[in-house]
Amino acid sequence: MVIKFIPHLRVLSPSLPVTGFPSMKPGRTICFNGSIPVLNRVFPFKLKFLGLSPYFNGKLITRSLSTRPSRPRSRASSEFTPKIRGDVRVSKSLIEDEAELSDWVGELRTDSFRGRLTSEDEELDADRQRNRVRSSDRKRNGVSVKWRRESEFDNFRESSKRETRGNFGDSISRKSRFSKRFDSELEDEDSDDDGEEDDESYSSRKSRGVKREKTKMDSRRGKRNERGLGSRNAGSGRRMGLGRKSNFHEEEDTDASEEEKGREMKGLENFLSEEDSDINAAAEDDYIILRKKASSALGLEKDADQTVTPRSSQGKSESYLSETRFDQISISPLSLKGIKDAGYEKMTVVQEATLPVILKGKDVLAKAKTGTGKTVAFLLPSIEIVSKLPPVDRDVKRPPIHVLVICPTRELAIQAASEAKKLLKYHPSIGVQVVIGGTRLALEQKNLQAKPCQILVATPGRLRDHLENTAGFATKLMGVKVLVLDEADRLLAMGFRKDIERIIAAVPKHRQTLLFSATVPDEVHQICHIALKRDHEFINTVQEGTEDTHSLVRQVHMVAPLDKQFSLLYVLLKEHIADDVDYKVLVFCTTAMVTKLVADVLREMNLNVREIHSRKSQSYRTRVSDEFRKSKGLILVTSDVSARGVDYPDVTLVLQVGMPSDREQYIHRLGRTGRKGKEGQGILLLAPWEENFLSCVKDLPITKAPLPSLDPETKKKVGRALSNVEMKTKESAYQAWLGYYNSDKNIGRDKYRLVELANEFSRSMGLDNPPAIPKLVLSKMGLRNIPGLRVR
Ligand SMILES: Nc1ncnc2c1ncn2[C@@H]1O[C@H](COP(=O)(O)OP(=O)(O)OP(=O)(O)O)[C@@H](O)[C@H]1O
Repeated sequence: MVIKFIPHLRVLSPSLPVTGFPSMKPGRTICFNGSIPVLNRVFPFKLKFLGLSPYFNGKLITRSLSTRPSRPRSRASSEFTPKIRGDVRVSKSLIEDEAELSDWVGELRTDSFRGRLTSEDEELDADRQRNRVRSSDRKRNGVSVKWRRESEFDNFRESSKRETRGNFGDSISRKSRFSKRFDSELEDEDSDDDGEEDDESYSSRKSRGVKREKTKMDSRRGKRNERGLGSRNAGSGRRMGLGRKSNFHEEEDTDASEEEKGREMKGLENFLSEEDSDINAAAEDDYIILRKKASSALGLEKDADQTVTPRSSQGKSESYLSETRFDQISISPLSLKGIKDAGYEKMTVVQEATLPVILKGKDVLAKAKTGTGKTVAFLLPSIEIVSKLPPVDRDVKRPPIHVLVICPTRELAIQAASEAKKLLKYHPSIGVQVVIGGTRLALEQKNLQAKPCQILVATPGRLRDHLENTAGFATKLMGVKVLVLDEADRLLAMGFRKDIERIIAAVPKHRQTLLFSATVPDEVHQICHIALKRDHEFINTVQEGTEDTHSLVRQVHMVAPLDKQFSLLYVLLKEHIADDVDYKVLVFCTTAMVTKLVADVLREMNLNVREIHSRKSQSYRTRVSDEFRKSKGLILVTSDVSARGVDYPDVTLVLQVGMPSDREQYIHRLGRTGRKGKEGQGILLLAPWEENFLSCVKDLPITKAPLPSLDPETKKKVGRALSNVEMKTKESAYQAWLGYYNSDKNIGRDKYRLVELANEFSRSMGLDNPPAIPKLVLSKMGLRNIPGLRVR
């Protein structure tokens, strides 16, 4: 039996008294539209968005982009190839585009080391320490939740009020006192709790944990089973992301074409060596309630007998905003100005919950629904921490990087750096830079050398590349005080694990680590010790008993054979477009090459389509991503490079074609709509043999929708479009499709059946004979000599 050491866990109180500021509820307009048959059948309640703040000016962007042919990724272009520098391995056109990107990235920095004003957080911190009431105040409710009545947050805000009245000058000595205490607090932490810890020390720690926690865990397990949580997860281990040794998708953005190529080849081997993870269910029950105000902020209300009822279930929407304004808390005036300029007034629930804990120096694992402001939640305190560090001497040859943010995709890294830039507007001495794959390493090296970079946002592969190839980079990383893993569950999954372990080994042991995601499967609790200290806090803002998805996002699934799916996709899109003139749709496909195929087909059918996936150059991806962000009336066909974190405002529909790789990916893809408390729609289109996937998401409110009828004209139109798509695209899509489903535990198990299904897919593309596949590829996939395959 594997017994996991239990960290401090926290959950926002669903039932403590609601006091304080009047809630700021967004205005809400409900608009029924009965004119469109299919979508209204699918989404009978056509709620329009809650109006919070307009994101864009409503202009229909008609600029067409040049879609350059996708660049084949060669071994030589791999960013994992340490000896070959980026400037050698990119094409001329790409270099030009990269210069554009580099200009943009260059704009992210600030230019001088001047000016430094801080708040007096060290006193505030001491106040919080003194006032903190610990386990004496805890009690349990009916679902095994430990309560902390004394609100840490109340103290924090009380102190903040004093702070904001205080004098922000004379801060240098306070700053250094703060940093000293900050450092020593970190030193006090259990020293073996870091990424360099080996298995042996982890085992011994686990056994210590057993002694301390065993009795509790046994009783928790009982309670957990009683309330139906014993199943651990709605889906099998296969579906839980972390259980997979590797995902066999081209588009998982590891910043390494080498690795991508490897995954294309290795689906089967990886599947065979998949870990069978044993999940310790007990940990989840060790909740500690953080503070009272969250109950209000989370949209919770108490009835007379103290039972908590979510407002959403009372017919109202849940709010992602808390009751607390940024100007009520202790952050530096410079950050406050940046926040104001960014248009943020109230903190979101996750920001309110995590900020005081992070500023106290604790490691944090935070879970909050998609689109609820997690980026600011980790950036703002990180900036505060940097702003309080003593200024670095201009003569220092390799100025330290203080905050390192890791994101799983390039788009997400660019977005996080852009958010940081907004918050840093009035911090002229703090620079942020981004290092991501697909751009010139040499250019990044030059920027790192020449411009301030206290905050670095990176994708894992490129960061490793810098560690191996950029002179002095390792020294700069030794200055890291805060390490952030955004989309932590993804980064800790097998596809990224080696890179992350290498990165953790390269930053100081005595640092603060922040893990954020909208999904925290049980396996993350099991393995987060590689990054987090043992006494880290788990802050969960998803209230007990509610789904990980937003209640205002209507979710349906449809089941249709492959030969109907192109037509169905077209009809569903047409219906949506007719229904909503401001449509903005994301169509998720299983692999990069299938994404290209679907985009080509829809384009041939005169829909306004863009595509984004790992086979496109980074400059193209950045351009398309920016265009989609600003546009209405556009469909973005995408692989999973857009699944996580990307903040496209006002997406009206997320359509997933084919089953996602796991439950988490479904939630993150769906989370591109319904952001910031708005309404959205999600359709999952499955083939009959993919229906098993639904068992992984059975706790989510996904209803089955009837299929819209397909007229012969549509079928003809689709047939014509398919015949216009290049043969090469179909061949690549077929091979990628085969690889994707081969890596699926259920479908890939029966190779004969797999090939039959692949050939059904081939026929759905209008091909009489399946495309031939190179022998080597087939043998890597474990598919040699399977009848129905054509070899070349
Ligand atoms: N306090 C705030 N008030 C209003 N808007 C905010 C606030 N904080 C962040 N936002 C905005 O909310 C949107 C969503 O934020 P963000 O992308 O950080 O969400 P997220 O929780 O990280 O989502 P995901 O799980 O998809 O990564 C962004 O447009 C961001 O600018």
